[in-house]
Amino acid sequence: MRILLAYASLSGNTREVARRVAARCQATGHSLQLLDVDGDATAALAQPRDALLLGCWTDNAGRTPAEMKAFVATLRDSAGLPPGPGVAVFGTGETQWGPEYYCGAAHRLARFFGSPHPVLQIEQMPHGQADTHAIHQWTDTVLARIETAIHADPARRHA
Ligand SMILES: Cc1cc2nc3c(=O)[nH]c(=O)nc-3n(C[C@H](O)[C@H](O)[C@H](O)COP(=O)(O)O)c2cc1C
Repeated sequence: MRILLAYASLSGNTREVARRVAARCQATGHSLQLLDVDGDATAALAQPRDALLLGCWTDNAGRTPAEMKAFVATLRDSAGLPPGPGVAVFGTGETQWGPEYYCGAAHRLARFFGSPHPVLQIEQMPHGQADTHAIHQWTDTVLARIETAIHADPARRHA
């Protein structure tokens, strides 16, 4: 599949998860474009794609950071919002914010897009075998599910 992975990262945690997800996508034979939403998204959004992966840190009390909101608005105004089955979301956060707000932005984004896929949550910077396993398993799972959705309904391409 042709995948756009767009992420927002203030201090590098989500960037590291994004890089690991990107590496897994490429290792399993997919075409991957990695975009920091703080930059110019024009060229990336002009490319056709089958899947959109979104990675986001969480701002104050479960909020979506401004740079990710701006990217979503640009996406809506350029290509239009993709169908939910073509979108999967991951995030980093801190459990000390409590279960209601932990990785809240990732959950808000998943709800906004109507993504039916599981949300990957990583506590701060990924480390250790457990996080590596979780990242690989999430990536493999959501890509398989998105491919199934595309085959079931080819009109769902261009996430
Ligand atoms: C002002 C501020 C507010 C935060 N609020 C939350 C929050 O509500 N929920 C959460 O899970 N993490 C929260 N965090 C923690 C960050 O989301 C977390 O450290 C994340 O891994 C940062 O990712 P980044 O390094 O990609 O920027 C907050 C961090 C900051 C600086």
